[in-house]
Amino acid sequence: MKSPVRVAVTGAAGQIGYALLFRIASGEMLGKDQPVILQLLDLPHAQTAVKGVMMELQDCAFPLLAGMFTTDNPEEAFKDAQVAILVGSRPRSKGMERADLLQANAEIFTVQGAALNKVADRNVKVLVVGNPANTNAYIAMKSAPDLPAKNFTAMLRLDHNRALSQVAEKTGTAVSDIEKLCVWGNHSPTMYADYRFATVNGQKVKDLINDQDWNANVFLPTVGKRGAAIIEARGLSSAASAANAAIDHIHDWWLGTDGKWVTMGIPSDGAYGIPEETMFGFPVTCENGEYKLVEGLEIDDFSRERINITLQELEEEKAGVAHLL
Ligand SMILES: NC(=O)c1ccc[n+]([C@@H]2O[C@H](COP(=O)([O-])OP(=O)(O)OC[C@H]3O[C@@H](n4cnc5c(N)ncnc54)[C@H](O)[C@@H]3O)[C@@H](O)[C@H]2O)c1
Ligand SMILES: O=C(O)C[C@H](O)C(=O)O
Repeated sequence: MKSPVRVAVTGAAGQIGYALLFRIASGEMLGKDQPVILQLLDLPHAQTAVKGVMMELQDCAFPLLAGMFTTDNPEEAFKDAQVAILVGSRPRSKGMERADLLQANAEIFTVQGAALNKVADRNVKVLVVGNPANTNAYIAMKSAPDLPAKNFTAMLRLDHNRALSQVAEKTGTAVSDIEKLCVWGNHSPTMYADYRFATVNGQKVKDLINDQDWNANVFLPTVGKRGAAIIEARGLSSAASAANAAIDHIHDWWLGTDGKWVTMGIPSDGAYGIPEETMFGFPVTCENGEYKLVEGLEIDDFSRERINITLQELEEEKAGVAHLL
């Protein structure tokens, strides 16, 4: 039996938390032979609700759930954590712009970054889900100077999965057969979902679609505005699909992708003209618990324009929180 992995999850009483915790405990994230200890964080007023979720987790009798606790203290929640999924923050509500969220949530991530810096396992894999996810991940990374910057990532996987499904529908193919798709930039409507390199059963997706008008005017807006469409329809932001993307992100980082491309928000090393440390969605592959940037892709004029738009938005978000760092 492997020794348990400590997984910290913040915002445990929230709707993503509810869709996430049971799947972590059942082994879908780190493998069906990997016990886990859940270290849950939420605000003081949410502790009773988290205890209710823990009662349900207990009632599932998951063989891999080796322990769990809840706390409102980040330094307790992140103690020795090997995986930290930072979900807890204020979600966007109907009519609210993401920029409005920036200030409200930025302070949370300075505190949590500092706590991770102090108490987490030195190899902790951090995934920021709470919006604005890229900038929150950047803030957490900058607030944790003693941890390697590469340990901090932002969730672009939901965008990646949304793009996969749209391409599969358009081409009449199975999502599982599509390879080499990626999403560049910010987890926001400015993201650039890119199928120029994608293949399906060896055929080029670009040739199968062969419709730049669909790309620019249907595909990109559909993927980019999907979060808002879900809020409009549900009255609440996406939760099950977001939890699923978080599972996918950590699963692949932990267990590898067998050479397949996935999208992760990672601190830039300067590649593709993205300034160093910018938390940016890039195509990566994962192996031996590390992600690796897919390098050397050609960036055409249309792509450069789209990448510049999403980069500019990230630079503005970064400038908006500079006084906190
Ligand atoms: N990156 C993505 O793809 C993606 C997708 C969907 C949602 N989101 C974001 O995820 C976040 C959570 O969404 P949700 O629907 O679960 O929201 P929710 O309101 O249902 O739950 C949020 C939880 O976080 C808790 N919380 C707030 N501040 C906290 C803090 N400082 N420490 C610990 N916990 C805290 C709240 O008490 C609540 O229980 C939102 O910011 C949302 O916009 C991101
Ligand atoms: O768009 C939002 O505010 C929610 C989330 O980030 C999403 O993409 O569904």
